[in-house]
Amino acid sequence: MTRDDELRLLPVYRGEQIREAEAPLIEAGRGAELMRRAAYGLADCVAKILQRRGRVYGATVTAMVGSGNNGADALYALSFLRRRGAAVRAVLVRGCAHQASLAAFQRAGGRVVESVPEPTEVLIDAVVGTGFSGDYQRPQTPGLEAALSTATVVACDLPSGVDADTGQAGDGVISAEHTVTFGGIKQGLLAGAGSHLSGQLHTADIGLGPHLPKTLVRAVSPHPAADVASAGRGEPLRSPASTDHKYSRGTVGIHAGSDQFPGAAQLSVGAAVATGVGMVTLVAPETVRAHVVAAWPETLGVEPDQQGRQARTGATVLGPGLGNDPQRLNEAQAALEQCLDDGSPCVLDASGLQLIRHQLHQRGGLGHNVLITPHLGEARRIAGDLRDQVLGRMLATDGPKSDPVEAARRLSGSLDCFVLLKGATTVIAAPDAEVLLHRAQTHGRPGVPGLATAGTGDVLCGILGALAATQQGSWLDVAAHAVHRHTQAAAGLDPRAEASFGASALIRALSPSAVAP
Ligand SMILES: NC(=O)C1=CN([C@@H]2O[C@H](COP(=O)(O)OP(=O)(O)OC[C@H]3O[C@@H](n4cnc5c(N)ncnc54)[C@H](O)[C@@H]3O)[C@@H](O)[C@H]2O)[C@@H](O)CC1
Ligand SMILES: Nc1ncnc2c1ncn2[C@@H]1O[C@H](COP(=O)(O)OP(=O)(O)O)[C@@H](O)[C@H]1O
Repeated sequence: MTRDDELRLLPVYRGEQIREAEAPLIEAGRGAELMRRAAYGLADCVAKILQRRGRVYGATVTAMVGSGNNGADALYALSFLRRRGAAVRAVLVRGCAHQASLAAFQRAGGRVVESVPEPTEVLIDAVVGTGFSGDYQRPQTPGLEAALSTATVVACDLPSGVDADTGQAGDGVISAEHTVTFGGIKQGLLAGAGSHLSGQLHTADIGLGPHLPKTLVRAVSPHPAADVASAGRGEPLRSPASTDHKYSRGTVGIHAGSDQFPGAAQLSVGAAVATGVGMVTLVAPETVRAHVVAAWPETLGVEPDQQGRQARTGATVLGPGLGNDPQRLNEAQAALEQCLDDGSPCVLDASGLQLIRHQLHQRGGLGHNVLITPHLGEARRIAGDLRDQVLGRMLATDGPKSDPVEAARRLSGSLDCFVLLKGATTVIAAPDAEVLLHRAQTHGRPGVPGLATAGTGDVLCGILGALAATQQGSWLDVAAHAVHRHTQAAAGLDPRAEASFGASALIRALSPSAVAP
């Protein structure tokens, strides 16, 4: 991925939207065809896994099969695999199964078993798909736990027990290494717990395309060969022109750092410099500026009480490491007022999020030039300021109403600004209800755990500021590029996901030529 590359945007659906798209086809008597295509997609993925592990012929594939269509998909998939020589077994978790698929499975030579055989090379989880409701209990099948430590787990449509919309999941859900999802990516595979449990995602085209609704939720994918025909392209990043000078290229002003947290300023400024921008101005007290300018001499330092006399910067970042010093917060408040008046892009992060309360009081909201970047804990505090208990419940990590996608959207609507809700999946929400989901992943697998370290949010702020200063697009595009670049830098530093780096190393990874402090 070069820095000029576009991001692929893949449509993401709620379970109900997929079901509604299927309905006319089922009514037209094409249900079996849908199921056959789904089963073929699942079998194809399993066969490729078996080939990587050794060979398909003679390998044992066992499916945990429920009583609905999800189980039926797996039984048909096993029938395909049987024809390629695999030994296929099915555990009927509910004691019964979709009749036609069970008959096909048995005709093909598959065996119904009471325990998971040893060895099972691939275990297919097909107990329940989009028809899931209520609580999920992991089947107590003999041999299952042993198989989980050796077999590759492939979820059929979605890991059984994951809510297709919110990604909520109970303790019993089996974590998949791969999920083959049918018709379109379900939101629950990228949100909440579902994002960790779904593993590598594969989409099987079952012919729903023309029937799928236009969706406001899309996933940011770095893969040019995204296996979804309906993948769209994000706005590409603009490279500087040969005629640009530092002001036309874009300038960013960063209000960051305090005696308590000088490092946050260093990280944000370093990240902006490494991302590439015409000029970075740091507004901070002398003690902070001295450290930062020593590390990044290209930075212009400005004393906070002189900020009004400086030329306005194109974009402004307010918050990293400001702490609770009332004077610093007042200075940031003045800078925010100016951005709200002139409409220039502004990022509110960390302590800067405390400024929201005042603006709500003054103006009833922020504005579409503002992006707020809370993590879950900060978002809960904002929900408290808004006295919005429904939002508070959506932001609970594992409560029954937990729903990060809707939460970001609701917050964006309430504050009338863009929201970037940070986490392993970052949710970027626009006031018009559009949402982009960015799941942090390494080689297609969920997880860039090294980002869970202090200061990585400050680095993200610097990237956001630099991109906002140099790019023309809406916050949705700019934020998606920034989050992607942040995650790519981390995944590149830590390809084995061992979480063995600190936030300042991310700056080096953003731009190999940047001289890190
Ligand atoms: N509708 C269609 O034509 C298609 C559906 N497809 C598959 O069908 C699935 C949906 O099928 P269904 O609507 O039959 O539903 P599922 O097969 O997902 O689930 C329904 C079954 O799960 C049980 N169940 C529900 N909640 C449960 C819980 N909490 N614990 C344990 N069991 C529970 C129900 O009793 C019912 O037997 C999709 O996920 C997909 O795999 C695909 O075959 C493509 C075509
Ligand atoms: N487990 C994780 N996997 C992927 N990304 C993560 C994970 N934990 C945190 N992050 C990312 O790291 C950054 C942390 O930001 P933040 O919590 O504001 O850190 P700080 O305030 O210490 O700089 C965010 O971009 C977030 O999305």
